[in-house]
Parts: sequence; C-alpha cells; structure tokens
Amino acid sequence: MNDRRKVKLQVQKVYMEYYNERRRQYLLALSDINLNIYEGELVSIVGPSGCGKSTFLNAVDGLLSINSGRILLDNKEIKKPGPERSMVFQHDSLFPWRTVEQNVMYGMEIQKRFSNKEMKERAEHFIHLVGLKGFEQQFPNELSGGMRQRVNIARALVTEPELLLLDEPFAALDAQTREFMQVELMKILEKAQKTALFITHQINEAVFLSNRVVVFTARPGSIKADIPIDLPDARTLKLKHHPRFIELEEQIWRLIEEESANTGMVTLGGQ
Ligand SMILES: Nc1ncnc2c1ncn2[C@@H]1O[C@H](COP(=O)(O)OP(=O)(O)OP(=O)(O)O)[C@@H](O)[C@H]1O
Repeated sequence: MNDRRKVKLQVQKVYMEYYNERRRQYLLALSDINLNIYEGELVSIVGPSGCGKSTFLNAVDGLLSINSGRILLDNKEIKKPGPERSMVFQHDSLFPWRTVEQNVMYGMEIQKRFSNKEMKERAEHFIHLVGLKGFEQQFPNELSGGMRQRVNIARALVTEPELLLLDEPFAALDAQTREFMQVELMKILEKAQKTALFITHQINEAVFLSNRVVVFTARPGSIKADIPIDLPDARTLKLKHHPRFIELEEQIWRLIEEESANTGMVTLGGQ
C-alpha cells in the first residue's frame, strides 16, 4: 500500500539491554522493535508488566541509549534528550514554589529561545488550552491532581515539541478524573495537532485515546500486534459502550493475557 502520510517517528530494529551490576548480568529489555508513527497520530503501547514499555519511551526520549538499531524523529537520529520531544510522567514534576504560570514557563526559560514577552504569551495560551484559565497565579498545592496533570501537559506542549511522550500520565488519578482527563487530552491534542506516544496499563484508555494500539510481548519487549483503532475520530465517553469498542478491548486483552500467561503473571498492574 502506498502510504502518503508523513512518518514522524521511525523505530528500526531496536535492541536494548540493561547491565545489572550486582548480579553481573545482562538483561535484554527490548528486542527488534520496528515501528513507524505518522504525523498527528496517537499511538499507545500496552503489554504485561515489565515488558519494556517505559524503557522504550525513555529510549525514544533519548534518556536511555539503545544497543543497536535506530530511532529517528523527522529523519534525524535520536541520541539524547532534545527540545523536539517532551515527556509527561505519571507523577507531576511541578516545582511547588513556582506558580502555574512560572511552572509552564520553566522549559522555555531553560531553552532561552523566547523573549520574556513571548514566554508569557505562550504560557497564557497553553494554560488556557488545557482549561486552566484563571489559575495562572496559583501554586501546585492549591490544585487538584487532575489540574496538576493539566499543568504538566501545558508545560510539555509550550515548547512546541514535535513528539509528546506520555508515561502513564493519569495513573495517579481517581477513576472519574481519569476518564475526564482522557476526553480533555483528546481535545488538547487535537487543537495542538501533536503526534504522541502513550503508555498505559489500561486497555480501555488505550482504545479510547488511540489511532493505533501496539501490544508488546512479555520481556524482552517486541511487537506482538499493531492494532488500528477503527472507531470514529470524535470520541465521547459514550463510545466506550459501543460493540466495536468492546470488541477491540477484548482482542487486546486476550493478546496481553497470552503474554502474561507465558510469564506466569495473572493480571496486569493497575487493571
Ligand atoms: N535500570 C534498570 N536496570 C536493570 N534492569 C532494568 C532497569 N530498568 C528496568 N529494568 C528491567 O527491564 C525490564 C523492562 O522494564 P520497564 O520498566 O521498561 O517495563 P514496563 O513495561 O514499563 O513495566 P511496568 O508495566 O511494570 O511499568 C524489566 O524486567 C525491568 O526489571
């Protein structure tokens, strides 16, 4: 098939192993990962606990060096962290002594690419985009968990990264806030037109948010399945009751269960 979409991220034959000093042993975490992510796509990675999801995300961020293979963003090889990628973690990494606005401005201050006026304007724009208008001068301890994750998302977007990396960003939220944030994230990414790689333990969340769900095998992580989510683009929570949604969820669940069975694991973390 002639695919005319622009490839944003190319992952080619990636292998990665850790060395355990104490045991003097190598541990293969990723094995032969090949994946293309296209512009504007949100791709989720799911798989059994310990299969290498975070390792993979950290390798794409450039925080970890791979042993072989290549990872390219816009045809440029990733060797170390860079401003064209932004990560959002499970736990907010906000500075408690900085206001929402000052937290959102932090990345821009480090990068020194923007004037003071631009930084203020951009911070304001992204704070509004994530729905926090009016909270600019609040401190993190005055915000709820969901609001703090919004600040993190604003902070990740404000430097205009080409790729957004999200490592279980909603895992610490209660179920209701989590669902609300899923809908909000969809809207935010749609407005910001970002390409994103998302890690989650929740199959339901992966199906709801993604254009594709990539299922990893048990460690060493390799790609077991790459499943297009053929659901309408306009996603509301009602979609979670749609027969096709449930079918996709069950298909992915079975694939992960097969892998978990291979390692003797019964359930998934957080599920
Ligand atoms: N710094 C490290 N040194 C040695 N081994 C590591 C290190 N970090 C992770 N590992 C091992 O690599 C494998 C993959 O870990 P990783 O955290 O990437 O998995 P994961 O799929 O994100 O796990 P989870 O779903 O439980 O968060 C695991 O077996 C883990 O024990």
